Amino acid sequence: MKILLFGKSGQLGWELQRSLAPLGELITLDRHSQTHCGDLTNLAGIGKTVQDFQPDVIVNAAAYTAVDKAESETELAQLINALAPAKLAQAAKDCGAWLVHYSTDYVFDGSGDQPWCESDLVQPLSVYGKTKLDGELAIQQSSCLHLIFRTSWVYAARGNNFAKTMLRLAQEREQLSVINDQIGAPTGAELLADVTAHAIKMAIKQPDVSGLYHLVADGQISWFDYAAYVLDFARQSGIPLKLPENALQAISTAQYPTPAKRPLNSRLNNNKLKACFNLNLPSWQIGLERMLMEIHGK
Ligand SMILES: NC(=O)C1=CN([C@@H]2O[C@H](COP(=O)(O)OP(=O)(O)OC[C@H]3O[C@@H](n4cnc5c(N)ncnc54)[C@H](OP(=O)(O)O)[C@@H]3O)[C@@H](O)[C@H]2O)C=CC1
Ligand SMILES: Cc1cn([C@H]2C[C@H](O)[C@@H](COP(=O)(O)OP(=O)(O)O[C@H]3O[C@@H](C)C(=O)[C@@H](O)[C@H]3O)O2)c(=O)[nH]c1=O
Ligand SMILES: [Mg+2]
Repeated sequence: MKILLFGKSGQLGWELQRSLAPLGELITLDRHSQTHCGDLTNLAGIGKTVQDFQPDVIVNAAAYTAVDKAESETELAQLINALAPAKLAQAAKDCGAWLVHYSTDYVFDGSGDQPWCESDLVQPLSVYGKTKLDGELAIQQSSCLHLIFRTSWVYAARGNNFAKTMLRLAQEREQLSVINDQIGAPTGAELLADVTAHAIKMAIKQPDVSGLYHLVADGQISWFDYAAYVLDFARQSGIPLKLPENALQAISTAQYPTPAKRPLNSRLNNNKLKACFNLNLPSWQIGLERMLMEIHGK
């Protein structure tokens, strides 16, 4: 099997380099790759890359993920998150390849308190969410064989994420306020990459699994409780923090204005994925503790 990975240097791309390697011949690209185009703003270039390699599977881990910045860089976000996946889907269709792609909880409006299912109404609140939804739709409309995994709140030892931001801010500041009314599941890039490898192995033998799946760690938490968990773990690990104990302040979304609006209810229901791929999804604490131990050098 020949696998072509775009976005090899992001949180998820880095873990996919590890998890996809045993499946076959793996070619990995990022936007800086010299020999072949891995820059998603170059639609003709990525089309040619796929044509040249004739892969069995294309995995796209590249995306425009700066949620607030997307509000003012709409065209660039649309190009990377919607037009490029559309191009990859067309190229996949042309060579009979599978396209594996990732999307987000931010396609939902965050109403209610139940975990969202794949069939629920999508209604993004932000430019990022809208461009990611457009990417999903373009892939589905291309009718290429595809796996789209919607996930949430991704973290990894390598790269930037909320957990690492909280650690940094708590080392720099004596005050820190975090939103307590947005609820979701922190999901490790390791888990996403491992599930992706498992799903690809199954999909190539069973094309009827082609479709959209929610894929998050088990459980749910607010950003505030997530931050508290990360900082407690750091204190227990002997990491010196400037932020005094009990100084982390819970605030509401209304008290933390941002350019992009984010969903209050980011819970995703994993049942379809678990049933179709015969998988168990571990709780968010398991992967998070591994990541924290790794970055604290324990
Ligand atoms: N991070 C999160 O919390 C969540 C992510 N997702 C989705 O999961 C997937 C993986 O995200 P994650 O790994 O966390 O994100 P990262 O931001 O860590 O990685 C995205 C990668 O895409 C690259 N990229 C950006 N623009 C281009 C371009 N024009 N051409 C090629 N590569 C480009 C970035 O490169 P560079 O660093 O050079 O800009 C970066 O390496 C994405 O589809 C994302 O939308 C879904 C839910 C939550
Ligand atoms: C830094 C900071 C953030 N927050 C809030 C803002 C926001 O609601 C929440 C998380 O902040 P972030 O900047 O990490 O949020 P954000 O970048 O929007 O995270 C999202 O990224 C994209 C790519 C996704 O697809 C989503 O699943 C989600 O992970 O915490 C605070 O309350 N206090 C703070 O000091
Ligand atoms: Mg962010």
